[in-house]
Amino acid sequence: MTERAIPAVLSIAGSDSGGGAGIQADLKAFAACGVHGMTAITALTAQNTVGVDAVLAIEPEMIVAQVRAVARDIGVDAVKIGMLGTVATIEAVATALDELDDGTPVVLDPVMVSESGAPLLAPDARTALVELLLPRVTVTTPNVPEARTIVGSDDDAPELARAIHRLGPRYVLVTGGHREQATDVLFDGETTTEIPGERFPDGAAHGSGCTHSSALAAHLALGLDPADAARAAKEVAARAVRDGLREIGQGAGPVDALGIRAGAAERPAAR
Ligand SMILES: Nc1ncnc2c1ncn2[C@@H]1O[C@H](COP(=O)(O)OP(=O)(O)OP(=O)(O)O)[C@@H](O)[C@H]1O
Ligand SMILES: Cc1ncc(COP(=O)(O)O)c(N)n1
Repeated sequence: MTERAIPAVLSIAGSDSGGGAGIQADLKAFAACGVHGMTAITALTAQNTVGVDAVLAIEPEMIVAQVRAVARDIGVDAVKIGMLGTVATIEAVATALDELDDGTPVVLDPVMVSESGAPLLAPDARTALVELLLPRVTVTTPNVPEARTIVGSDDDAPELARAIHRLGPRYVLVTGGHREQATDVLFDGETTTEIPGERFPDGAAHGSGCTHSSALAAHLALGLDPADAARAAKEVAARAVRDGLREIGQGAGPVDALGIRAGAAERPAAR
């Protein structure tokens, strides 16, 4: 929570050269939510809407340096964590989190596979993610396949949320993009809350999880409690999927959190 009118929110995540997911989606979501966005890049991906051609992990010291630089000068009102990739990156992020003020809300989106099917977390890094990061985050936002991988079961969202809560995060929010009704499920250790919303089957969903977890971190920084922040994030993500830019690329188009299409329609024709 912050006293300032415009909170500053940090994304620790990978870069998607196609502009659909990762830090590019995070910065758009932060802007859409009215907060200042900052970044600590964990990996560069050479990526488009159909696949990931190459991944370059950023040196652990450089990841910590990015976090220190923004924390020292600007301050961090909330953190969103996305693509991590390797054990060394996870260790660096754990070190960096230790240096932030106690009580800084942290949202962890346990990114494992891209919408186009490319692996974004090494199999041997799953244990590090569970042991080093899950116990220290405010909210984790797995989708159903990610939650099943973490738990090692085929259960549905409510059971998965309860099982992941036992691993240490204060809240678990299983996202519904892969469920029939697109309902998100929040568990706080006692109560399970369903967060329903219209499903948009014809939307474009590349970057939906990144947009959702960033909007959640933004609303925590704005002072909402986790349940209200989860409802606000669901609205931002669902709208971004509904308005998604299906015409961008040959694969799954990027979400549109900023109303780019609506803005383009209002602009006078350039020629
Ligand atoms: N087709 C859809 N219609 C409405 N809401 C959606 C749709 N797809 C995803 N959402 C919403 O977007 C948010 C992100 O959920 P999702 O489960 O897609 O995350 P994800 O699978 O991690 O995303 P990504 O594949 O981009 O990492 C959730 O709030 C979810 O309910
Ligand atoms: C750098 C980066 N971070 C996250 C995702 C996941 O997003 P999606 O599942 O929509 O492809 C991605 N593709 N690339």
